[in-house]
Amino acid sequence: MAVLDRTRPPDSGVVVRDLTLAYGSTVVQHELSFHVRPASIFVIMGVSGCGKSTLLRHMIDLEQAAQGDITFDGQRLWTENVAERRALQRRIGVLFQSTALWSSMTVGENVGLPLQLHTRLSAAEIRDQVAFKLALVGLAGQESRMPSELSGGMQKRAGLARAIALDPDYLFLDEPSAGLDPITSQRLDSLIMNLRDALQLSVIAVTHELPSIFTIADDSIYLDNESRRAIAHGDPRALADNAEHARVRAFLNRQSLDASTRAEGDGPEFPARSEVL
Ligand SMILES: Nc1ncnc2c1ncn2[C@@H]1O[C@H](COP(=O)(O)OP(=O)(O)OP(=O)(O)O)[C@@H](O)[C@H]1O
Repeated sequence: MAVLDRTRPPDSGVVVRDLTLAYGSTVVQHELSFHVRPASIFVIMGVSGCGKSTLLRHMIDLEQAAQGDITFDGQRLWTENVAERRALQRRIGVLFQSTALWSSMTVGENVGLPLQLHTRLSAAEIRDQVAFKLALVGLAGQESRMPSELSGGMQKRAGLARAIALDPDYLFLDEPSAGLDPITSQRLDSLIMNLRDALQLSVIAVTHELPSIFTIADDSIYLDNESRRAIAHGDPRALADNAEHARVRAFLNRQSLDASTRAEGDGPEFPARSEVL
């Protein structure tokens, strides 16, 4: 269960506490509290517009909330100590939905860029690191190719290699399987789980792709679009059957709420032919 234990604050992993997300006076989500365990995959799910990307943007420090707090292994993200904040940002890797690879740079240059910008490694050391990270994501020897020469799945892998270039402890994924066919998406899911295990990464993924959710999630939170609150936490496989809220069960069983509450054996509600003509 991911619900925050307020009596014994966990000192490891990512802790989100009473976080309210808003644009101006419009609240997107109220008082979110949850715990991402170290070396686990935590999925943020919910229907379009519920605030998944907004939450992710706050967790990677692109935005700061007026209310609430986020800590990584006990360290506050929104500290006023700039050096501490930068150091923490460096421990966070991000794969954006678009992959955000630079189209004018080779794959190797893309993966090496964070190392060039944020470390004092020599050119040879950077080359070694790039080769190692590309091998980890199944792209060994692809350094000199341009992003446009890669398939969608390979671009995601290259984006992942860049996201882990600085050996982060926390990896954020924004809709990782968006735009991929089911087989490529499945392979990406396996890679994400392998990276969690091999690098002991805490992975936080935003997605509404059910096959991915059921495959990769160790734990999850469901952001509700109507109440603007998190209305379910836990293993999505269990939530699909046992979630208290019908909207969560409907989402995880890919049903419309009407259909999920209709009696078993009822047919779908198509309008009568005469109503359509
Ligand atoms: N920069 C912004 N300014 C004002 N409102 C915004 C801004 N970005 C998002 N919103 C609004 O905040 C709400 C949540 O948006 P968000 O993109 O976080 O949802 P989401 O769950 O990620 O959706 P999707 O799955 O479609 O990407 C939406 O109502 C959206 O219109």
